[in-house]
Amino acid sequence: MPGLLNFPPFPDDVPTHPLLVVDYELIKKRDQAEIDKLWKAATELGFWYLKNHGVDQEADEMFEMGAETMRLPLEEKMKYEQGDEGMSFGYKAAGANATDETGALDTVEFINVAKDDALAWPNKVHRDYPSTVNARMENTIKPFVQKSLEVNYTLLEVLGERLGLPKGALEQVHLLEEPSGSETRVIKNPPRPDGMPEDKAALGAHTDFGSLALKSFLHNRLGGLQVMVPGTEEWQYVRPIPGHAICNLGDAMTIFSGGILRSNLHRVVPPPKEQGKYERWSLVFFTRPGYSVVLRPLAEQSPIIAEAVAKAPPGKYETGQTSKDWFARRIKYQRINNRTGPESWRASRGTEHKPSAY
Ligand SMILES: O=C(O)CCC(=O)C(=O)O
Ligand SMILES: [Fe+2]
Repeated sequence: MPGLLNFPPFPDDVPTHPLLVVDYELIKKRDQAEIDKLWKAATELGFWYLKNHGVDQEADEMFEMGAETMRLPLEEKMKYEQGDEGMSFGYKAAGANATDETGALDTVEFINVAKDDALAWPNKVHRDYPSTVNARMENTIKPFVQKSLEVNYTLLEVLGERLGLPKGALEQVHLLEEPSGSETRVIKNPPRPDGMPEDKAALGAHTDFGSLALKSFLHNRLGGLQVMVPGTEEWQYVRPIPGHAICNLGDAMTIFSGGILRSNLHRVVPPPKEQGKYERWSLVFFTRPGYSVVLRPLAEQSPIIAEAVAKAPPGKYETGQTSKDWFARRIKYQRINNRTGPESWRASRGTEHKPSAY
């Protein structure tokens, strides 16, 4: 059960990349220096810590929901599996996804709950969920989703302004009422078995599909998230810091901004050193664009984005896909059941530019 264990500290002798710390309270007050810091983080690495976000209580309850769900018999969980057609909502068993083009299997299991199902509860928008999810939909999941959305929309508004977009432009492509791939996820990774390499991918290298993800780790004690810093070839851990969520931008924001904002490659490995003996739990809220939104730069609405697009190779950020199709494609082709060869992995890729990813 998460929370009851006294974990060993995150080790000091593993490669670790410091992230900028953004204070959400200051962002809400539109503090200029804090916005400058957010902008630097969003354009250079696309990852930052967020403190004073105010979702700790809701996050703890979400971890309880996740633990209750993972304790269900596998057979019961499998009734709510994502399926092979590119739907993300529902349960994903360990080993259902590839982690690279050789078809190595992932070790994480997770439960994804659509923001639309949580907000519409007890009505259904996308699908049914296990009893443990239903039981907490009203009092745990909905409040967590609402608070996460508030934080994410605030960050989007601030980034939109800096991108030179008219007020509400980013909100328009993330309309609360429009069905979307926005979802919350609780992830469990088992302790690292003896003999498993420390760098075995539990969740393969990827860029996030949507716009913004708010990550939060159990008690912020166990590491395992790694980033590939631009210009380097080595994976580096992101150190968990108590009370600090980790935010990162997804592909949609890179595309909307004509490449100004960064969606960085990351992955999950077992927690390092002694921490590897423990289960790792993580919690994410993903904000994604409305299903009907075509993923392309918002250049007509911002001279800053128009200038970035003019400097990029022609058509680079014209995906020709709606957010719904982009998202379904990426989910579908990482499923091991859909794998025909390395081309399947490549078909699941996004804006990442690692040569090995293509
Ligand atoms: O568990 C984590 O730290 C990150 C998970 C992640 O990157 C994802 O689910 O997209
Ligand atoms: Fe991710």
